Amino acid sequence: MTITSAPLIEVAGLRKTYAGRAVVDGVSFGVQEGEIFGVLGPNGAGKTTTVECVEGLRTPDAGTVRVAGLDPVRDHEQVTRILGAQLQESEIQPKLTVREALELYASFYPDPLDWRPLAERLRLTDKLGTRFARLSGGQKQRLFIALALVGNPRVVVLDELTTGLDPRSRRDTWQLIEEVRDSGVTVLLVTHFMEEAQRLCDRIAVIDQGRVAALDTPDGLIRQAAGAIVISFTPSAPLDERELAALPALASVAHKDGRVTLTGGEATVDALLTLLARQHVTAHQLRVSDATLDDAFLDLTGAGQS
Ligand SMILES: Nc1ncnc2c1ncn2[C@@H]1O[C@H](COP(=O)(O)OP(=O)(O)OP(=O)(O)O)[C@@H](O)[C@H]1O
Repeated sequence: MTITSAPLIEVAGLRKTYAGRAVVDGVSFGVQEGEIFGVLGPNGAGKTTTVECVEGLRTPDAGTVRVAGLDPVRDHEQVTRILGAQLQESEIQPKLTVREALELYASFYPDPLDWRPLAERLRLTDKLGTRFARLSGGQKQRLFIALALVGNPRVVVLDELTTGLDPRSRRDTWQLIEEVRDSGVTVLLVTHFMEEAQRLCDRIAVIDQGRVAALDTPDGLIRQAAGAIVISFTPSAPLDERELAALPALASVAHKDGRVTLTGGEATVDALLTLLARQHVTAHQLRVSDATLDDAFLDLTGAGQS
């Protein structure tokens, strides 16, 4: 993606402290109009605090946040007109029907979308008369997306959108988010699901302990990680540990149930094959695959080291 215009969301040197502890500590990133930008990180990394500062729900202790040039705290009214936030379950009256909720939230905005086609797109039409409390988890999530979009926002913030959904509903939701992006809405997505981030996001900021550990496209993050290739096999005879450890571009070695798993680069694969041939060892069930975002995440955040 070529970046030419000023970012729609700009976060610079953001800091937020609770009881003297900085939970967000100098976070900076820019979100371009029209992209799905992921904020990915382990539990407690500071993701929600960061996006709540973008939404104007929390006041930063230091740094600046701008949404279309506006300050989300000072210009809160204006920002809520261009930024759609995903509601929490507690914020919706359980007795409201889907139709009532859509009408109510549409009435808050000067230029709302027609909620009927929106409900249709989110497969809520046959649930319009159903009370919120009686919706399934997936239906509630779809309603949350509809309510975040009904104000016709330029940017939508979705936090842990697919947590608690079954795999089918999760995939349906991913497709929806892509449709939302394709309709021109910028998406700021908080997640701790790697597959979700890898599939959906144009770019990702990996947040770890309140800081940006890496910021790149999903493929770029994988390339940045030390072990871009994963090799696993069951050797016909034990291998010399020192020779394994000396393989070029090697990032890690693990042994489990007789299987050896290595991460590294192209040079690791070539040298391993030479080593196996020299030692007359056969590699049973040899699998060589590209690392996933999961592998890169563990490498970038150190979450895999214990
Ligand atoms: N209002 C608050 N008062 C005190 N501490 C808070 C408050 N809100 C968040 N924290 C702490 O700040 C840290 C970051 O929380 P935050 O919710 O931003 O993380 P997160 O990355 O979204 O985590 P998760 O994936 O678990 O939701 C956590 O240690 C949390 O306990």
